[in-house]
Amino acid sequence: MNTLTLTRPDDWHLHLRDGVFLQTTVAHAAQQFGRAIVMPNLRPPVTTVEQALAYKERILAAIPAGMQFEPLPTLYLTDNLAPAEIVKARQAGILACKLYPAGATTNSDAGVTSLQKIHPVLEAMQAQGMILLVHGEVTDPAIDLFDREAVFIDQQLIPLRRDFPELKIVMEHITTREAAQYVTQADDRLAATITAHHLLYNRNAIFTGGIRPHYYCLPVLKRETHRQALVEAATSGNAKFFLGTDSAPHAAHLKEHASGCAGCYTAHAALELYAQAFEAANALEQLEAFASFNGPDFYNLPRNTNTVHLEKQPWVVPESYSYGEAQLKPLCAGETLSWKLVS
Ligand SMILES: NC(=O)N[C@@H](CC(=O)O)C(=O)O
Ligand SMILES: [Zn+2]
Ligand SMILES: [Zn+2]
Repeated sequence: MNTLTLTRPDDWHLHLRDGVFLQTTVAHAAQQFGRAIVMPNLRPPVTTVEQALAYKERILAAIPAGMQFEPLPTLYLTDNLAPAEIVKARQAGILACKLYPAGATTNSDAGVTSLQKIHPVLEAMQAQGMILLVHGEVTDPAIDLFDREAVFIDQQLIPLRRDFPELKIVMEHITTREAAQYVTQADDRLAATITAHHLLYNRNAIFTGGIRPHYYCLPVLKRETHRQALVEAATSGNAKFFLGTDSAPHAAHLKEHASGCAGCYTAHAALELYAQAFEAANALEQLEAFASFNGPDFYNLPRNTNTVHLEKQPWVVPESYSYGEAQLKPLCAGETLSWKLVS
Protein backbone atom coordinates (compact mmCIF):
# COMPACT_ATOMS: atom_id res chain seq x y z
CA MET A 1 0.00 0.00 0.00
CA ASN A 2 1.45 3.37 -1.03
CA THR A 3 -1.40 5.71 -0.27
CA LEU A 4 -3.77 5.90 2.63
CA THR A 5 -7.03 7.84 2.74
CA LEU A 6 -8.67 8.21 6.12
CA THR A 7 -11.73 9.98 7.41
CA ARG A 8 -10.15 12.98 9.12
CA PRO A 9 -8.87 11.77 12.50
CA ASP A 10 -9.21 13.51 15.86
CA ASP A 11 -6.79 13.61 18.77
CA TRP A 12 -8.47 12.64 22.04
CA HIS A 13 -5.54 13.67 24.27
CA LEU A 14 -3.44 16.67 23.34
CA HIS A 15 -1.35 19.31 25.11
CA LEU A 16 -1.25 22.66 23.32
CA ARG A 17 0.11 24.80 26.19
CA ASP A 18 -0.70 28.51 25.99
CA GLY A 19 0.40 31.96 24.88
CA VAL A 20 3.12 32.16 22.25
CA PHE A 21 3.52 28.35 22.21
CA LEU A 22 0.11 28.02 20.56
CA GLN A 23 1.67 29.33 17.35
CA THR A 24 3.67 26.13 17.02
CA THR A 25 1.38 23.55 18.62
CA VAL A 26 -1.93 24.60 17.09
CA ALA A 27 -0.51 24.77 13.56
CA HIS A 28 0.76 21.19 13.83
CA ALA A 29 -2.40 19.83 15.40
CA ALA A 30 -4.68 21.55 12.89
CA GLN A 31 -2.73 20.03 10.03
CA GLN A 32 -3.29 16.55 11.39
CA PHE A 33 -6.63 16.55 13.16
CA GLY A 34 -10.19 17.79 12.89
CA ARG A 35 -10.75 18.08 16.62
CA ALA A 36 -8.77 17.57 19.78
CA ILE A 37 -9.50 17.08 23.45
CA VAL A 38 -7.19 19.69 24.92
CA MET A 39 -5.60 18.98 28.27
CA PRO A 40 -6.10 21.57 31.05
CA ASN A 41 -2.75 21.23 32.85
CA LEU A 42 -1.71 24.81 32.26
CA ARG A 43 -0.14 27.04 34.89
CA PRO A 44 -2.46 27.87 36.56
CA PRO A 45 -4.67 24.92 35.59
CA VAL A 46 -7.97 25.33 33.77
CA THR A 47 -10.38 24.84 36.65
CA THR A 48 -13.40 26.97 35.73
CA VAL A 49 -15.77 27.11 32.79
CA GLU A 50 -14.79 30.71 32.24
CA GLN A 51 -11.10 29.78 31.98
CA ALA A 52 -11.86 26.87 29.67
CA LEU A 53 -13.87 29.01 27.28
CA ALA A 54 -11.23 31.76 27.28
CA TYR A 55 -8.55 29.14 26.57
CA LYS A 56 -10.62 27.80 23.69
CA GLU A 57 -10.76 31.31 22.22
CA ARG A 58 -6.96 31.67 22.44
CA ILE A 59 -6.54 28.35 20.65
CA LEU A 60 -9.03 29.33 17.95
CA ALA A 61 -7.14 32.60 17.45
CA ALA A 62 -3.92 30.63 16.79
CA ILE A 63 -5.33 28.50 13.98
CA PRO A 64 -3.49 29.39 10.77
CA ALA A 65 -5.64 31.03 8.09
CA GLY A 66 -7.52 28.59 5.91
CA MET A 67 -7.33 25.69 8.37
CA GLN A 68 -10.15 24.16 10.33
CA PHE A 69 -9.73 22.75 13.78
CA GLU A 70 -12.04 22.39 16.75
CA PRO A 71 -10.46 22.45 20.19
CA LEU A 72 -12.51 20.67 22.85
CA PRO A 73 -11.44 22.14 26.19
CA THR A 74 -11.54 20.18 29.45
CA LEU A 75 -11.64 21.03 33.14
CA TYR A 76 -8.89 20.14 35.61
CA LEU A 77 -10.27 18.46 38.72
CA THR A 78 -9.00 19.67 42.07
CA ASP A 79 -10.01 18.80 45.62
CA ASN A 80 -12.05 22.01 45.68
CA LEU A 81 -14.03 22.08 42.46
CA ALA A 82 -17.72 22.71 43.18
CA PRO A 83 -20.26 20.27 41.71
CA ALA A 84 -22.17 23.32 40.41
CA GLU A 85 -19.25 24.03 38.06
CA ILE A 86 -19.86 20.64 36.43
CA VAL A 87 -23.45 21.56 35.62
CA LYS A 88 -22.27 24.86 34.22
CA ALA A 89 -19.57 23.11 32.19
CA ARG A 90 -22.04 20.73 30.66
CA GLN A 91 -24.27 23.63 29.67
CA ALA A 92 -21.27 25.35 28.09
CA GLY A 93 -20.57 22.29 25.94
CA ILE A 94 -17.54 21.01 27.86
CA LEU A 95 -17.44 17.26 27.40
CA ALA A 96 -14.89 16.00 29.89
CA CYS A 97 -12.92 16.63 33.07
CA LYS A 98 -9.42 15.45 33.78
CA LEU A 99 -8.28 13.63 36.88
CA TYR A 100 -4.62 14.13 37.71
CA PRO A 101 -3.64 12.39 40.92
CA ALA A 102 -1.69 15.17 42.69
CA GLY A 103 1.98 14.92 41.79
CA ALA A 104 1.57 12.19 39.15
CA THR A 105 2.82 14.16 36.15
CA THR A 106 3.61 17.56 34.60
CA ASN A 107 1.61 20.39 36.25
CA SER A 108 -0.40 18.04 38.44
CA ASP A 109 0.45 19.68 41.78
CA ALA A 110 -3.05 21.10 42.01
CA GLY A 111 -4.56 17.70 41.21
CA VAL A 112 -6.71 15.46 43.35
CA THR A 113 -5.22 14.18 46.60
CA SER A 114 -7.88 11.55 47.23
CA LEU A 115 -10.83 10.32 45.19
CA GLN A 116 -13.03 10.48 48.29
CA LYS A 117 -12.70 14.26 48.22
CA ILE A 118 -14.24 14.56 44.76
CA HIS A 119 -17.12 12.10 45.15
CA PRO A 120 -19.74 14.89 44.90
CA VAL A 121 -18.10 16.12 41.70
CA LEU A 122 -17.98 12.61 40.23
CA GLU A 123 -21.62 12.21 41.20
CA ALA A 124 -22.43 15.38 39.24
CA MET A 125 -20.36 14.24 36.27
CA GLN A 126 -22.15 10.91 36.21
CA ALA A 127 -25.54 12.65 36.37
CA GLN A 128 -24.57 15.11 33.61
CA GLY A 129 -23.09 12.46 31.32
CA MET A 130 -19.64 14.07 31.45
CA ILE A 131 -16.63 11.96 30.62
CA LEU A 132 -13.87 11.44 33.18
CA LEU A 133 -10.36 11.41 31.72
CA VAL A 134 -7.79 9.77 33.93
CA HIS A 135 -4.03 9.94 34.25
CA GLY A 136 -3.91 6.46 35.72
CA GLU A 137 -0.86 6.26 37.93
CA VAL A 138 -0.55 6.07 41.70
CA THR A 139 1.82 8.57 43.25
CA ASP A 140 3.05 6.54 46.23
CA PRO A 141 6.85 6.87 46.07
CA ALA A 142 7.12 3.35 47.49
CA ILE A 143 5.56 1.91 44.33
CA ASP A 144 8.04 1.23 41.56
CA LEU A 145 7.66 3.79 38.76
CA PHE A 146 7.08 1.06 36.20
CA ASP A 147 4.24 -0.47 38.27
CA ARG A 148 2.28 2.69 38.97
CA GLU A 149 -0.29 2.20 36.20
CA ALA A 150 -1.09 -1.41 37.09
CA VAL A 151 -1.37 -0.51 40.79
CA PHE A 152 -3.66 2.42 39.93
CA ILE A 153 -6.09 0.04 38.25
CA ASP A 154 -6.27 -2.20 41.33
CA GLN A 155 -6.28 0.47 44.00
CA GLN A 156 -8.19 3.34 42.36
CA LEU A 157 -9.90 2.51 39.10
CA ILE A 158 -11.69 -0.67 40.15
CA PRO A 159 -13.26 0.94 43.24
CA LEU A 160 -14.02 4.12 41.25
CA ARG A 161 -15.93 2.18 38.62
CA ARG A 162 -17.77 0.26 41.31
CA ASP A 163 -18.84 3.53 42.99
CA PHE A 164 -19.83 5.23 39.71
CA PRO A 165 -21.06 2.49 37.39
CA GLU A 166 -22.68 4.91 34.91
CA LEU A 167 -19.71 7.27 34.64
CA LYS A 168 -17.92 7.12 31.30
CA ILE A 169 -14.17 6.97 31.80
CA VAL A 170 -11.20 7.17 29.46
CA MET A 171 -7.98 5.74 30.77
CA GLU A 172 -5.56 8.05 29.02
CA HIS A 173 -2.28 7.02 27.44
CA ILE A 174 -2.27 3.40 28.59
CA THR A 175 1.16 1.80 28.66
CA THR A 176 0.80 -1.73 30.02
CA ARG A 177 -0.58 -5.15 29.19
CA GLU A 178 -2.56 -4.95 32.45
CA ALA A 179 -4.32 -1.78 31.31
CA ALA A 180 -5.06 -3.13 27.83
CA GLN A 181 -6.52 -6.28 29.35
CA TYR A 182 -8.52 -4.43 31.96
CA VAL A 183 -10.07 -2.09 29.40
CA THR A 184 -10.80 -4.96 27.02
CA GLN A 185 -12.77 -6.93 29.60
CA ALA A 186 -14.62 -3.94 31.09
CA ASP A 187 -18.06 -2.75 29.99
CA ASP A 188 -18.38 -0.17 27.25
CA ARG A 189 -18.31 2.81 29.62
CA LEU A 190 -14.54 2.39 29.86
CA ALA A 191 -12.23 3.18 26.97
CA ALA A 192 -8.54 4.04 26.53
CA THR A 193 -6.33 6.22 24.40
CA ILE A 194 -2.96 4.98 23.15
CA THR A 195 -0.09 7.21 22.03
CA ALA A 196 2.00 6.65 18.91
CA HIS A 197 5.21 6.56 20.94
CA HIS A 198 3.96 3.80 23.23
CA LEU A 199 3.10 1.76 20.11
CA LEU A 200 6.53 2.36 18.56
CA TYR A 201 8.99 2.17 21.44
CA ASN A 202 9.80 0.21 24.54
CA ARG A 203 11.84 1.50 27.47
CA ASN A 204 15.15 0.68 25.81
CA ALA A 205 14.59 3.81 23.72
CA ILE A 206 15.25 5.96 26.80
CA PHE A 207 18.70 4.43 27.37
CA THR A 208 20.10 3.42 23.98
CA GLY A 209 23.66 4.73 23.63
CA GLY A 210 23.19 7.19 26.50
CA ILE A 211 20.24 8.79 28.24
CA ARG A 212 17.73 10.16 25.75
CA PRO A 213 15.44 12.68 27.38
CA HIS A 214 13.21 13.10 24.35
CA TYR A 215 11.86 9.60 24.91
CA TYR A 216 10.97 10.35 28.51
CA CYS A 217 7.28 10.77 29.18
CA LEU A 218 4.73 9.72 31.77
CA PRO A 219 3.57 7.08 32.11
CA VAL A 220 7.11 6.03 31.21
CA LEU A 221 7.74 3.64 28.30
CA LYS A 222 7.53 0.03 29.45
CA ARG A 223 9.15 -3.24 28.44
CA GLU A 224 8.57 -4.86 25.05
CA THR A 225 5.79 -7.25 26.15
CA HIS A 226 3.71 -4.22 27.12
CA ARG A 227 4.35 -2.47 23.83
CA GLN A 228 3.18 -5.60 22.04
CA ALA A 229 -0.01 -5.71 24.10
CA LEU A 230 -0.73 -2.08 23.19
CA VAL A 231 -0.20 -2.77 19.49
CA GLU A 232 -2.56 -5.73 19.77
CA ALA A 233 -5.21 -3.59 21.44
CA ALA A 234 -4.89 -0.67 19.01
CA THR A 235 -5.01 -2.89 15.93
CA SER A 236 -7.64 -5.31 17.24
CA GLY A 237 -10.63 -3.42 15.88
CA ASN A 238 -11.95 -3.14 19.45
CA ALA A 239 -13.85 0.18 19.60
CA LYS A 240 -12.69 0.87 23.18
CA PHE A 241 -9.25 1.90 21.98
CA PHE A 242 -8.66 5.14 20.15
CA LEU A 243 -6.10 7.74 19.18
CA GLY A 244 -4.73 10.17 21.74
CA THR A 245 -1.25 11.44 20.96
CA ASP A 246 -0.44 12.91 24.37
CA SER A 247 1.80 15.19 22.33
CA ALA A 248 3.37 17.12 25.22
CA PRO A 249 5.74 19.91 24.21
CA HIS A 250 8.49 21.16 26.47
CA ALA A 251 11.28 23.54 25.46
CA ALA A 252 14.36 21.51 24.52
CA HIS A 253 16.50 23.01 27.31
CA LEU A 254 13.97 21.84 29.91
CA LYS A 255 14.08 18.26 28.60
CA GLU A 256 17.86 18.19 28.16
CA HIS A 257 18.31 18.95 31.83
CA ALA A 258 19.44 17.30 35.06
CA SER A 259 15.78 16.89 35.93
CA GLY A 260 14.21 16.79 32.51
CA CYS A 261 10.49 17.35 31.93
CA ALA A 262 8.22 14.45 31.01
CA GLY A 263 6.54 14.54 27.61
CA CYS A 264 7.16 13.60 23.98
CA TYR A 265 6.22 16.01 21.21
CA THR A 266 4.52 14.14 18.35
CA ALA A 267 1.98 16.57 16.90
CA HIS A 268 4.31 17.41 13.98
CA ALA A 269 3.98 13.87 12.61
CA ALA A 270 1.25 12.16 14.58
CA LEU A 271 -0.51 10.34 11.76
CA GLU A 272 2.78 9.38 10.14
CA LEU A 273 3.92 7.80 13.40
CA TYR A 274 0.66 5.91 13.91
CA ALA A 275 0.75 4.74 10.28
CA GLN A 276 4.25 3.41 10.85
CA ALA A 277 3.15 1.52 13.96
CA PHE A 278 0.08 0.04 12.28
CA GLU A 279 2.04 -0.90 9.17
CA ALA A 280 4.67 -2.69 11.25
CA ALA A 281 1.82 -4.75 12.71
CA ASN A 282 0.40 -5.40 9.26
CA ALA A 283 -2.77 -3.67 10.29
CA LEU A 284 -3.07 -0.47 8.26
CA GLU A 285 -6.67 -1.35 7.49
CA GLN A 286 -7.47 -0.94 11.21
CA LEU A 287 -6.02 2.56 11.43
CA GLU A 288 -9.14 4.45 10.36
CA ALA A 289 -11.38 2.99 13.06
CA PHE A 290 -8.75 3.67 15.72
CA ALA A 291 -7.95 7.19 14.49
CA SER A 292 -11.28 8.44 13.16
CA PHE A 293 -14.28 6.40 14.36
CA ASN A 294 -13.83 4.99 17.86
CA GLY A 295 -13.14 8.32 19.54
CA PRO A 296 -16.17 10.26 18.28
CA ASP A 297 -18.35 7.20 18.83
CA PHE A 298 -17.32 7.03 22.49
CA TYR A 299 -17.77 10.79 22.94
CA ASN A 300 -21.17 10.67 21.18
CA LEU A 301 -19.99 13.13 18.55
CA PRO A 302 -20.44 12.83 14.79
CA ARG A 303 -17.51 11.38 12.88
CA ASN A 304 -15.72 13.85 10.62
CA THR A 305 -16.89 13.82 7.02
CA ASN A 306 -13.77 15.06 5.22
CA THR A 307 -10.61 13.03 4.64
CA VAL A 308 -6.83 13.15 4.93
CA HIS A 309 -4.27 11.47 2.67
CA LEU A 310 -0.95 9.92 3.47
CA GLU A 311 1.62 8.75 0.97
CA LYS A 312 4.62 6.47 1.17
CA GLN A 313 7.16 9.21 0.73
CA PRO A 314 10.31 9.34 2.87
CA TRP A 315 10.91 12.66 4.59
CA VAL A 316 13.27 13.87 7.22
CA VAL A 317 11.80 15.24 10.43
CA PRO A 318 13.25 18.69 11.26
CA GLU A 319 15.81 18.79 14.07
CA SER A 320 13.70 21.34 15.90
CA TYR A 321 10.82 23.78 15.63
CA SER A 322 10.77 27.26 17.08
CA TYR A 323 8.83 27.40 20.31
CA GLY A 324 8.42 30.94 21.53
CA GLU A 325 11.97 32.06 22.29
CA ALA A 326 13.06 28.45 22.69
CA GLN A 327 13.43 25.34 20.56
CA LEU A 328 11.17 22.32 20.52
CA LYS A 329 12.71 18.97 19.64
CA PRO A 330 10.11 16.69 18.11
CA LEU A 331 10.13 12.93 18.43
CA CYS A 332 12.21 11.39 15.64
CA ALA A 333 14.10 14.66 15.07
CA GLY A 334 16.46 14.22 12.13
CA GLU A 335 15.10 10.74 11.34
CA THR A 336 13.47 9.61 8.13
CA LEU A 337 9.80 8.63 8.30
CA SER A 338 8.26 6.57 5.52
CA TRP A 339 4.70 7.97 5.52
CA LYS A 340 3.89 11.60 4.83
CA LEU A 341 0.64 13.43 5.37
CA VAL A 342 0.06 15.15 2.02
CA SER A 343 -3.38 16.73 2.43
N1 LIG B 1 2.74 12.77 29.24
C1 LIG B 1 3.70 13.49 29.74
O1 LIG B 1 4.80 12.97 29.95
N2 LIG B 1 3.54 14.80 30.06
C2 LIG B 1 2.32 15.55 29.97
C3 LIG B 1 1.39 15.28 31.11
C4 LIG B 1 0.65 13.97 31.02
O2 LIG B 1 -0.07 13.73 30.05
O3 LIG B 1 0.76 13.14 31.94
C5 LIG B 1 2.66 17.04 29.92
O4 LIG B 1 1.77 17.86 30.13
O5 LIG B 1 3.84 17.38 29.68
ZN1 LIG C 1 -0.98 12.04 31.79
ZN1 LIG D 1 -1.01 14.11 28.48
